[in-house]
Amino acid sequence: MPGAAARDVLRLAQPRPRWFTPGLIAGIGSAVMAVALLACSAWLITRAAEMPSLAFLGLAVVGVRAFAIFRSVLRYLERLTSHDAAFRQLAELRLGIFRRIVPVAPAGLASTGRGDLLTRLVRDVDDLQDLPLRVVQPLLVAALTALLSVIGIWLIVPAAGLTLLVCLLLAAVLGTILSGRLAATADRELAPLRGALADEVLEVIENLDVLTAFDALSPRLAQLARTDARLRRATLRRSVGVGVQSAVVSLFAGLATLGALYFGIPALGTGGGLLSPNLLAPTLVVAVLVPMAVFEVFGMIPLAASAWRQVRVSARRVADVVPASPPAEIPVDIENSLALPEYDRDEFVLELTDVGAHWPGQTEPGVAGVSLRLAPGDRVHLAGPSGAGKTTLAQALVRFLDYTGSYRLGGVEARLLAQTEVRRMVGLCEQRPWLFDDSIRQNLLFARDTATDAELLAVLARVGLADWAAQRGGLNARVGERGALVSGGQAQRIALARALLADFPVLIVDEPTANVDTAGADALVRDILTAAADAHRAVLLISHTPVPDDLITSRVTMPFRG
Ligand SMILES: Nc1ncnc2c1ncn2[C@@H]1O[C@H](COP(=O)(O)OP(=O)(O)OP(=O)(O)O)[C@@H](O)[C@H]1O
Repeated sequence: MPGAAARDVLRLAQPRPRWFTPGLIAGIGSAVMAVALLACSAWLITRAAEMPSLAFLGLAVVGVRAFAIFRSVLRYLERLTSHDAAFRQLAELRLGIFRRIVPVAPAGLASTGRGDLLTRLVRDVDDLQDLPLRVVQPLLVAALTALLSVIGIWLIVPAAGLTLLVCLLLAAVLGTILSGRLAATADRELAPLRGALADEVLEVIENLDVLTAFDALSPRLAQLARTDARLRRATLRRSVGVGVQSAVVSLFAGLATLGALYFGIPALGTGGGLLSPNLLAPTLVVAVLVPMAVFEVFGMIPLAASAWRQVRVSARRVADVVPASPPAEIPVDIENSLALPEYDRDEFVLELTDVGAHWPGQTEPGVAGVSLRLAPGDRVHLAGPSGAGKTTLAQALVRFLDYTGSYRLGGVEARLLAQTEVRRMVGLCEQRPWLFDDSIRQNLLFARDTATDAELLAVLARVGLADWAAQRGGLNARVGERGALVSGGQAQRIALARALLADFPVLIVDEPTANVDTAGADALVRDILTAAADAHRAVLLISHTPVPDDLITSRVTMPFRG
């Protein structure tokens, strides 16, 4: 059985009864019409062969037409309404999942590969729509149609009805067991293999330069080919399972037909069931042929078992990345979280006392025992050896990670404030700033969408990008995927420009010189501190690069943590 979190995802995937029931009713109606059409046609053809007066056949002729028309109309309605319900639910499911992801991201998602994460959120979530379409609805339609047909045949030739029942049960049980034996592992492997393949493809593409430089591309491509081959084999095994299921269903359809002949022929002219005490040839033909139509509908049951296995794995994979409640290390807004009371920007102070933070799943804290104070106009250089916890501290200050100790903003404890409120006050320029594959304009505008072009150009000039932007053709120049068309230093300057546009009272700049050479690093640090310096803003610069005294107001050095 799936765990509680996966069950929760499955509940989210099943459309509410109001949306689901019309499709179910139309599906049952369409399947019953298909069986009735075959029964009526069989009776009509056999009876017509006896050449009775046309008056005897009129009702059956009308019946054949009516059943054929209703079958098609109901089938159309079934498709329309059941898919509509599944798609509506899918939209809700995606929204529900994104709502759950938001509090966990970014720190809580760091341990899942990006390709796999994408596959889970796109492909696995898509697969969840199979729950109503390929599991719940087919099971209900097939079970009900089979039951009605068994009763119908039992009323014509009781022994044939019982044979049909036994054949249906055996087909369901054996088909499911056999396909389980052949394809259960493949059904369960498919989704994780798709995720692994996406992860590997993404990794090879993103790291092509490194892999080529170290002549390590061939082993990676070979690994990729192996994963691809495993995925192909799993898909093939699944198809074999489906094929065997169909064979089992066809076999029992034949046996049910033979059973109807075996029990029906001796009963001809004498003892039929309640419906036909005097069993005639046309009625017997109905009992003989109806199983064919029933098995066509019933063939969905073993397929539903296979779909269920896949849906279950997908639900588990989605649940793994979107826990119903985030891990303890990820902050959650408290009930009735506060908005910051009116504050005077000239007196807005950030104060840390003995602050620590953990990454999800880690027993040792990523940072511990930090105390510092940032007031407007302060420019503090935070230094410390690699691994001391500087980035971890920055993540805690913007509330991507929860903290221990005391972290006060404008005199209010940060955990009492809504996270959005904290992020309105404290901005972060990350070590690897995220640039969208769009124009410079769009990369700036999302920090303040009311900014005019003149304001955007002014802020670019402030961060030292005026000439570069002009050379590139102005604000419409593109920056490439994740900033592929700009240098590390330029990416940092664009990130700073948008932070300046957002005008945070407290700005944290994390290792801006990580991807810049020494000469460029000095200039970048100087430009950043000069551009960000403002009597109304506090700046915390995290940097390995030495910073001249005239650019900062104080220094904090974090100790080495072994
Ligand atoms: N996403 C993460 N998940 C788990 N642990 C992490 C994660 N990021 C950092 N850590 C751990 O937290 C500790 C502090 O790392 P952090 O990156 O904050 O150090 P840092 O001082 O910023 O180092 P550097 O100067 O090299 O950037 C390290 O032990 C690191 O392994």
